[in-house]
Amino acid sequence: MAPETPSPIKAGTRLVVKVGSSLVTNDGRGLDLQAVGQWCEQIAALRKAGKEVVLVSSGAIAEGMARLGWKRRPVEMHELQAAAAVGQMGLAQAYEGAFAAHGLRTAQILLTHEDMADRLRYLNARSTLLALFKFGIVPIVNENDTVATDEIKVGDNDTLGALVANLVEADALIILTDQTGLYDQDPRQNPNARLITRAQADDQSLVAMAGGAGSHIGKGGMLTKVLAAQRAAKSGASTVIASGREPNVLTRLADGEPIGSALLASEPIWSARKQWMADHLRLRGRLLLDAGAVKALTLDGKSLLPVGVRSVEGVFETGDLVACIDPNGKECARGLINYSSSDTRRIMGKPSNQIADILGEMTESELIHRDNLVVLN
Ligand SMILES: Nc1ncnc2c1ncn2[C@@H]1O[C@H](COP(=O)(O)OP(=O)(O)O)[C@@H](O)[C@H]1O
Ligand SMILES: N[C@@H](CCC(=O)OP(=O)(O)O)C(=O)O
Repeated sequence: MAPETPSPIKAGTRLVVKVGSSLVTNDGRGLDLQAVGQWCEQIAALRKAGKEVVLVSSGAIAEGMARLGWKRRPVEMHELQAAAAVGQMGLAQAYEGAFAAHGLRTAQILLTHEDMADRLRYLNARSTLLALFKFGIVPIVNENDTVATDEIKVGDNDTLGALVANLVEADALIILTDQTGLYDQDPRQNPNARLITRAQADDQSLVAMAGGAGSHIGKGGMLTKVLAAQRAAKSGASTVIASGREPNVLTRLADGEPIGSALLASEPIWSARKQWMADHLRLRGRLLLDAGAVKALTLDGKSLLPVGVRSVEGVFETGDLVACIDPNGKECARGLINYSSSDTRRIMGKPSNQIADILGEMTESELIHRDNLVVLN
C-alpha cells in the first residue's frame, strides 16, 4: 500500500471481521479450535488497542454436518436448517471459550434479511450492537439459518458482513478466507493468477476477476466478497480480503502491514441511515420535479420544498420512501417524505409559507429534508 495512504485497518476504530466456513471448520472436518483461538487472541489485542470489533462467523452448516456425520451438503432446506442449528451451538461455544480466555465476554446475534429490511428491527439491531460495544462485549454474528428460507435469505456471510459494516458504520471490513486475497483469476484454476494488492472497491473489473464459484463448504465465493466490498464502501468502509491462515493477520493489518487485497472505499460516505434507505425500503410514490428543484437537490445540497413539485404519483404516507424524478423522466434522488400523498398534492407548487393555510397546520417546511434524501448519480 502506498505510504501516503493510511491503512484502513490501522486508521479505523470500528471493524467488522468475517471468517468463512472452510477456515472455521478445517475445510468441513470440524471446528478448528486452534485457528479460532488465534483469531480471538488477535481480536482481544485489537480491543486492547481501542478498536471495537464485530465478528461475523460462518460455519454453522459445515460444523453441523461434521457433528451429524454428513459427508454431503443436503439440498433439503429443513436438513440444512437442522445442520445450522446443531453447528451454531458449536460456534457459540468455541468463541465464548476462546474469548473468555482473554477476559472478554461475547454475545450471539443471529440476523435475517428481514431484520435489515424492516426499519424498526434494523434500528433495534443497531442499538443492540452499539450497546454491546459500550459494555466491551464482542458481538458474534451469523445469519439465522434455522428460520431463514431461500427467498428471505441474505444468503452469504460476505454480504451479511457488509450489511453489518453499514449497520454499525464500521471503518473497515476484513474478510478472512482460505486464499491470500483476490486474484485476477481463480488461483485454484490458474496457478499464474496474480494477487490484487490494492484497488478501488467500485472498480467494476474486479467483478469479472472474481467470477468463479466458492468452495463446496461455504456459500459465498470471491464474487460475493467483491460485491460485499462495494456495499461496505457505500457507507465509507474499506475492505481487506486476506488469508485467515496468515499468522497474526489481524494484528499485523492493524499495525498497517499490507496483507491480502485492500479494496478501498472511494464513494462519498453515506450515513448508515441513508444507505439503508437506498437499499431496503420499497418506493411508494414519485414526485415529478421542475428544473429548479432538481438543481437545488443535486447541485446545491438543499432539501426538497413543495414549490418545486409539479405532480405526484402513487399513494403514500408520511415517512414513506418516494422517488424524485427530473423533467427528463430520470430519477435524481429518493427520500423519506414528510407529508402524505394527498397532502403533497394539495401543497405542491406552493411556497412553504402557505402550507399552514392550505393544510390547517405545518409540521415541516420541507417536503423531504436533506438528511432524509439520497441524491443519485
Ligand atoms: N479471482 C479469485 N481470487 C481468489 N479466489 C477466487 C477467485 N475466484 C474464485 N475464487 C475462489 O473463491 C474461494 C473463496 O471463497 P469461499 O470458498 O466461499 O470462501 P469462504 O468460505 O471464506 O467464504 C477460493 O478458495 C477460490 O477458489
Ligand atoms: N450462515 C452460513 C454461512 C454461509 C456462508 O456465507 O458461508 P461462507 O461463504 O463460508 O462465508 C453458516 O453459518 O453455515
